[in-house]
Amino acid sequence: MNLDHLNPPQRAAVKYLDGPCLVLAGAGSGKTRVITQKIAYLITAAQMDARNIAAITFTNKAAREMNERVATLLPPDKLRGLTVSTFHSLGMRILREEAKHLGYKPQFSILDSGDQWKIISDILTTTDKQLIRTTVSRISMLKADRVSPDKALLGADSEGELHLAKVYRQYQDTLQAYQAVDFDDLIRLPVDLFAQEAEVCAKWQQRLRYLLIDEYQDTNNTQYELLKQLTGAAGKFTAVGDDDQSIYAWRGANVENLALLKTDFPSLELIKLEQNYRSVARILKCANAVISNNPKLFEKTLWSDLGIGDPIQVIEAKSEEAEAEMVAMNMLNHKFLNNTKFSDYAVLYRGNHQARIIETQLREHRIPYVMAGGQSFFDRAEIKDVLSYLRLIANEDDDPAFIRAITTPKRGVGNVTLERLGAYANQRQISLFTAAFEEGFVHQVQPQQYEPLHTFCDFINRMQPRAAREDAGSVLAELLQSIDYETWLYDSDDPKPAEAKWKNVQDFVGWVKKHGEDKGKNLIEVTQTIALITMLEGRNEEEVDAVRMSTLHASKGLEYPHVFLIGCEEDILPHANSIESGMVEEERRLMYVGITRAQRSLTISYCGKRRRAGEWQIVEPSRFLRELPPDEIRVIGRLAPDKGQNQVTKTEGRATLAGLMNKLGSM
Ligand SMILES: Nc1ncnc2c1ncn2[C@@H]1O[C@H](COP(=O)(O)OP(=O)(O)OP(=O)(O)O)[C@@H](O)[C@H]1O
Ligand SMILES: [Mg+2]
Repeated sequence: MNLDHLNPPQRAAVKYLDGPCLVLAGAGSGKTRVITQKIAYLITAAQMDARNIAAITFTNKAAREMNERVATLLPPDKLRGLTVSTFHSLGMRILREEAKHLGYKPQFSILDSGDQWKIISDILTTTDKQLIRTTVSRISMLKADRVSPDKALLGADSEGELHLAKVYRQYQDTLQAYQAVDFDDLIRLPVDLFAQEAEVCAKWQQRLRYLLIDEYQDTNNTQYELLKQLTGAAGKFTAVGDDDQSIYAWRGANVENLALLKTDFPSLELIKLEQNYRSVARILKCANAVISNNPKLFEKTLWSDLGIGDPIQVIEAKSEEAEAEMVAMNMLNHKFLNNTKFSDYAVLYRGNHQARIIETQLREHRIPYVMAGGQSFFDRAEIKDVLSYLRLIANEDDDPAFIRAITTPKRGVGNVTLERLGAYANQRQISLFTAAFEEGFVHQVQPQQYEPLHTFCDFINRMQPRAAREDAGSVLAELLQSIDYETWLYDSDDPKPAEAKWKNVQDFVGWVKKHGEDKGKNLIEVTQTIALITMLEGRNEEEVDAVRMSTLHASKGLEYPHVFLIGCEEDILPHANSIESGMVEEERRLMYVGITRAQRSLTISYCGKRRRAGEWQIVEPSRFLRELPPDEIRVIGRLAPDKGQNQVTKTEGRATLAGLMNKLGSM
């Protein structure tokens, strides 16, 4: 196999097969490229069967991209059976196959965050958002650390911890009753299973003989455990990562896992990459300067020979509106001068709420855009309605899906009947669906009340075998017709939104059809996949010529020729919560991730003031801006307020840009 388009250390990493291998290197140094090339190398030079290779990426999008890249290296028949997936979809696959060992049906449901929220809210009997949010996240942390409810109960050494452990216990019982798992269980359950059943573990070790893991710095303890179980003593794996890009500590990721590899696998081969192939030198200098303010786990240097590039622009805007307008105008201007495409630009931000104003401005200027990590297609009410049917058909014990489906459209089942059903199911510890068929319940309601409920359950029963057998797209289309969802949409909304919603539903049907056909999945399998996609991100963003909008977190691993990094202010980046809890280093890594997404130009902006709760407040530029090397940046505005050192550099550059700045100044 031709390895010419790799540099010597990359080549060494690709060819190393004697044992565990870790590639530790900064952003844009070709770590992901090592993984794709190594997949091809394993299949061709090492003559491994693609079925025995699994590459793990951090997001579905990254998995898709990796699949595409590998497909350019090898013909399809060589790639048959190759696994390229996230930890979570690998976990889902293991669970589906091994469900019986864990007391689950293979058609288990995957709860979305809305369902999870509702369950916790019911257990706590509260609607206090803050309380629910912390509880959800503390349970998730426990799961990431493989603490079972029993262990949590035993280990609790304060009232608060005891209470949490009890809630955790109840939550887990509820999930089991619903035959549902949450996001964390997708990893935790396989790990528990492998720990208990050596044979099952051995079977999977046999199947997945070589693992490749991208973005290794963001694995949590459970994921690390799964890696160790799957590779076993042989330790046949290649992990690539960058400790400076560890940005998921809040979700339990543990950068220490990088260092642990050396302890757990003493024969670990460590390979470093130093040449960056992504960014011009100025961008790299800025990235290196910012991250040098963090303590180092590993010493790394990064250089590129792509030219020096233009100075990084650091722009102060008067307000959020002015910042958004600056982005739109600057982008149009730059595009006009450089004859670029819209898809060459990305706008990156710390939090999703920052996107709205940018969106408005982009629309106003007729700039097409696609959003990553924002409200997902699958989160729309109409899609969730349809999904509730699919979930229920896949798993009739999924109570949250039952409630949504039976009330959308309303089918004459009254609230009183539903409450009785709920109470009965609760008392008998069975699902709503099962309860609906029990004599004990049937006697409690009048025949005319029972009739519509019975019709509904019967309908679900009839759909079940078909969903497992027939083509996913046509079963879904027929289902929609049977429930007459279109009429219901038009009855319950104004024509315009109803029309848009129906269009979404049709798009959805098209997607299910295509996905089912491409992957040879039935409706039940497609449903499980969707649940997973919903949690990880959104639908595929199509390859359209549009500006990419993304949170910093969701931009990991990606690259864009021209980047606008907005809202670089104290309390946003670094985020106020992180400042408070002493997590500024993680925020600095986020800044580093943002800067290193840019290939050729980078514009960083912040607002001088911002509206908070209706009041204008003066805001401080981010501390990270003062860490940028002064020689490499062009500041328009102030960097250090009130200290007499305001750097206001006149734009010596393009007249149009200067004009724009004047305009901003007068807003
Ligand atoms: N040896 C090489 N020669 C030419 N281009 C390369 C080489 N290695 C990587 N590249 C290119 O450099 C860019 C960055 O590579 P890649 O995305 O693999 O880096 P990375 O280390 O995974 O970055 P990140 O840390 O952001 O995930 C890509 O466009 C890739 O195609
Ligand atoms: Mg990468």
